[in-house]
Amino acid sequence: MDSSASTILMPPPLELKDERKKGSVVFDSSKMQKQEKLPTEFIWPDADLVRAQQELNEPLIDLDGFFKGDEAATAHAAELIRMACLNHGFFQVTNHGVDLDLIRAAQEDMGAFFKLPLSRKLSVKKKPGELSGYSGAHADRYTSKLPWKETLSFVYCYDSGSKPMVADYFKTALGEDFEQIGWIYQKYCDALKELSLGIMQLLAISLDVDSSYYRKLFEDGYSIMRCNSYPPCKEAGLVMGTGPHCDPVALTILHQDQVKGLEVFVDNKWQSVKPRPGALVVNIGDTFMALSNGKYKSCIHRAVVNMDKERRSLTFFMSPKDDKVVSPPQELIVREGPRKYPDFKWSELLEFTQKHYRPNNDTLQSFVEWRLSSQTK
Ligand SMILES: C=C1C[C@]23C[C@H]1CC[C@H]2[C@]1(C)CCC[C@@](C)(C(=O)O)[C@H]1[C@@H]3C(=O)O
Ligand SMILES: O=C(O)CCC(=O)C(=O)O
Ligand SMILES: [Fe+2]
Repeated sequence: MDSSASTILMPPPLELKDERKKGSVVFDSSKMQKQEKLPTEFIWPDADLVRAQQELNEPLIDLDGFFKGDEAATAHAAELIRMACLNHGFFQVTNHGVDLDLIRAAQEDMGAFFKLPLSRKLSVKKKPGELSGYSGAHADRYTSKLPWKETLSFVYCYDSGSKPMVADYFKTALGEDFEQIGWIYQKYCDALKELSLGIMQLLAISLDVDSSYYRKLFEDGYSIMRCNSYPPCKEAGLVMGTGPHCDPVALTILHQDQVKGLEVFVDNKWQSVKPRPGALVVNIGDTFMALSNGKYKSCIHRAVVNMDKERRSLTFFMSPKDDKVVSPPQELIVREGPRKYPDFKWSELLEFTQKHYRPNNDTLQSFVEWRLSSQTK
């Protein structure tokens, strides 16, 4: 990522005024669960802790007909996507072309990493400004409202061709004993790439624009792939696994285990996303909201924690190449009216979320205003 933006000053996010130091908390999941007193850094404001009382009514979309080129099935899938994206941006897909045994292996193999001793996990600790590596509660990035989770992130480039960059990452970073697992995630990312590009075609069809417009934008893009582990917590009602936010990326494809936890804020209330074995949860992010000129909604969501059971999820965050300009198709502007957001490069929004602003429910608008103020200085 370009470091020049780091010279642009901006008012520090609230937590930076806090006298506590970043990195003063070590999230050792094996010990945290036994701890008598919950460190205050993990306690969230009451306003964030309201529980979900119902399930989201998102569509379950069968992609079989779309992948077989059936026009009626494609039109039906696009219509279901349109209705969901006009409302909350979440839907689930089946017959998505990703082998169910591969999904099961990818979901289960997370345990081999998260069960490692903390010292081994810290040996691949995510460095500031890098996208790959291990993070414990983002304790080196934030000083309050720490998420009750461990994550392992790695990058998958859509145009990496025959170079197995994910398998290489696992073998290089974690050694021979993770080589086989690395190939599971390599194959998983290969499959999710095809699915994500197919969904980009369906999104274009749903917006009645050139069906290849978005697909072309992402063919040389990349994904930030992330394994999430949310350890159980006795005070589950006071902590948050992943706080309320909109994903800054274009599209997120998530697989969750059978422990409920993903919730979406729709019609002024939190609604839980039902785990469906073999289905994949899809949501559009801020970058696609901009690509749809604000017609489709990137929606606030969060992950809550369970008192007794660990919850794990796999998130595939689809992004355009860093220097790609995020701009909606002209035919949408002509038809739907004035631009809602200025053109921007994905690398600028990513840098904003990594160096200057903690993603929340207003990240894109805050980014647009921050960039404008930086340019007028
Ligand atoms: C571009 C990204 C930043 C985050 C990972 C990807 C897409 C989702 C973002 C995130 C998960 C939104 C909630 C806050 C966050 C800090 C987290 O909890 O991990 C975000 C990710 C990040 O900045 O690492
Ligand atoms: O783990 C989950 O269910 C959701 C996590 C999430 O929203 C994210 O990492 O962006
Ligand atoms: Fe998210």
